[in-house]
Amino acid sequence: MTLARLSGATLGYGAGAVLSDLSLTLDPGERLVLLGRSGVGKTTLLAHLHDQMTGAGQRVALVPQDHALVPQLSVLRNVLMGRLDDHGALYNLRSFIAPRARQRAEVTALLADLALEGLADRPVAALSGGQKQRVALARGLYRGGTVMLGDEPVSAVDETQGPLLMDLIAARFATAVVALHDVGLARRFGTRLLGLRDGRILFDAAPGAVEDAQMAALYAD
Ligand SMILES: Nc1ncnc2c1ncn2[C@@H]1O[C@H](COP(=O)(O)OP(=O)(O)OP(=O)(O)O)[C@@H](O)[C@H]1O
Repeated sequence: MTLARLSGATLGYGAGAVLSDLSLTLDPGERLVLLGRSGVGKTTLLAHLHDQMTGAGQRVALVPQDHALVPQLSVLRNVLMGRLDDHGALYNLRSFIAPRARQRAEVTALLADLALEGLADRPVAALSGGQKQRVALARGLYRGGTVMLGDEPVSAVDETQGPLLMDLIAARFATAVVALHDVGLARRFGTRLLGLRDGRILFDAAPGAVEDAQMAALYAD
């Protein structure tokens, strides 16, 4: 069963096209990495895939580029937001006032996986950039689902942590679509690399089939 399909699609804002004549499918088990220069349309494509899959009833875990965290609230409460839409307003209100022991235990285990142990009760505003990014990732992992959509989900962490976090995503989600700027990480994580340039697909192939020259052409001036 195909999870998402675009067939000659044009994506953009208002009258302006960002990506044109876009055709691709996403199948279960694929780890698709979106590559291309800043502003080429990676976020635009992720947003479209998100709308298409959630519209079809798929459960999608989204890790947006700007993290979309609530700075005044604790790490624990931000992570719990990953499952807000699983419950009614009263349940959520109670969780926010006094998180349940089971919720705290689940989130504490997740935070340990992300090297965030001991930070559950700290306001997000008092975290470093890399810590905030890992909280956004924790919220996505806590949500779970058929597919993870990540917009530069490890851009603010160091180069040792980045691959470990991508391994965690691969272990928890059968399918993922992730925008990355680190080509080495993309080759390591992806089962398929989608290179976007000048509003179109430059390549869409397994990492082993994408030559260094093609990769260089993706970013060349
Ligand atoms: N809400 C919006 N309204 C109008 N134009 C937008 C909007 N969001 C993005 N754009 C434009 O669409 C183009 C693609 O943006 P997008 O964020 O998808 O690129 P990106 O590849 O994700 O970039 P980056 O790597 O810098 O995150 C850019 O020219 C951007 O200015």
